[in-house]
Amino acid sequence: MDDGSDCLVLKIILVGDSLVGKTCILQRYIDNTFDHSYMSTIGIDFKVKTLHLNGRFVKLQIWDTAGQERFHSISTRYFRGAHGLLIIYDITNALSFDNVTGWMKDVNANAGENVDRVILGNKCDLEETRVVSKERGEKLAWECGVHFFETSAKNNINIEKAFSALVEGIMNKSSSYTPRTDVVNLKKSDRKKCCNR
Ligand SMILES: Nc1nc2c(ncn2[C@@H]2O[C@H](COP(=O)(O)OP(=O)(O)OP(=O)(O)O)[C@@H](O)[C@H]2O)c(=O)[nH]1
Repeated sequence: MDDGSDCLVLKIILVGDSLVGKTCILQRYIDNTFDHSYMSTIGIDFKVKTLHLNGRFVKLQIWDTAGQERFHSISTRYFRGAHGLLIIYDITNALSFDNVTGWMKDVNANAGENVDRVILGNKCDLEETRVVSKERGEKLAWECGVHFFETSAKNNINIEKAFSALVEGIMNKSSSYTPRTDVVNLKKSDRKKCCNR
């Protein structure tokens, strides 16, 4: 086991509108750094992080997609084969929150309805300019049947927790890990139709 031969690879994808903080969240998680300057992601990028969980190595291949509309078809193409997605909005940008539903639909269409996902309301350090309440985020996540965290890549709030919740959700579906098609359905009875979960 310790020689890495039993290493599991999980494909994780960060999605959401442009400027919500996807690259910064990834940078915080991987390098524990934060950069104030903005450089738009062109197409797609990925980083790798290896965890040791319950006696086995888990390699996270984390894809940072471009939020700009012109890269939309490139980004969604990478959803295929994903084990989990972080769907991110910015608490100071109402449109980025409204667009979470659209991202959910894209995930359903390209990665499947049973793929694990967590919703993140990023930039929670910017309380003075908040326009999306925490309750709205929690309600949407509840309706979609997914975990929810408010995060700050800047102040390192809930970043580690968010990734842990996603990975645990994926791993808990089967102790030995099964392909996506074998993963059990979540209860969907009272979930909103748009989320299809
Ligand atoms: N205050 C604050 N600013 C943040 C936070 N996360 C990101 N930012 C800032 O928001 C801007 C956009 O961040 P990015 O991580 O590049 O956004 P993105 O979602 O990857 O953008 P695209 O590449 O266009 O899809 C940058 O100026 C960051 O410094 C945060 O938690 N708090």
